Amino acid sequence: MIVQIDSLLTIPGIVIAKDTMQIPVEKRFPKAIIFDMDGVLVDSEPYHIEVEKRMFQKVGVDVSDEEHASYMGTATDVMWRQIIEKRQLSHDEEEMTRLTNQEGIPFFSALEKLEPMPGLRKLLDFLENKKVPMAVASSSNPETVQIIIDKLGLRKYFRHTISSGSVGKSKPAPDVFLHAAKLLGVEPENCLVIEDSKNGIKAAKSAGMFCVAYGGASSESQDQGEADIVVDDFEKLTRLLFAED
Ligand SMILES: O=P(O)(O)OC[C@H]1O[C@@H](O)[C@H](O)[C@@H](O)[C@@H]1O
Repeated sequence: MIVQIDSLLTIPGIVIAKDTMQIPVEKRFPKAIIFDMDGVLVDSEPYHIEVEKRMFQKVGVDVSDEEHASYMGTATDVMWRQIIEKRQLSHDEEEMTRLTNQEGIPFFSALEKLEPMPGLRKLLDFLENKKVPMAVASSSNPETVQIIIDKLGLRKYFRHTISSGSVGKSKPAPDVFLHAAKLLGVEPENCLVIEDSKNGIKAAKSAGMFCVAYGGASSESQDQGEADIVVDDFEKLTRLLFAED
């Protein structure tokens, strides 16, 4: 089911229709919220794309933007497995993953500071005040997750910051979300996930969780149709999550 929030159908200068949908009452006031990292906490997908493009160039594989976008939200080893299989290359998946991390980790470490997505800190403060337990569940490797969370200055909000690399299969498999729910001590059906990628949304839905798709900065290439609701503004999401009516 997909619900567009406050979508304005317009012809230049004239609003034709305004469609404001709500989060179903039973899904408001969630018992726990699990955040995806890249593309939700921070607009970092362009950095991953840059690092991966450098790698494609180094090893001489031609990956179209469309194919590249299909790997968004999944772990680096899963991306390489698919690239290698598709082209029947002799490259070693583990070695390619190691080299990509070797390129990526110093790249992320060298970034001066990262800015959280607009309105995110307000949402996190609000959730913290309401004592809603929060975790991060990412397909990025464990070291990159820690680097990014620290550079964002958001560590204090999250009880757990989890990389799928340390818990089982990567998104689109549900493992990382189920693991996060377990750590938070909340049943999957009572967890709400905020995701941006098609692979991440699939993972959240396979975990049996309510999924909010964040239509933020770098999500244009992603089909978010499997999400329960699409929101492009965290302030709006705060209002919708805690609406009393
Ligand atoms: O699950 P997250 O936080 O969106 O992480 C996604 C990213 O994880 C990385 O490891 C991939 O190489 C990226 O291409 C991918 O988009």
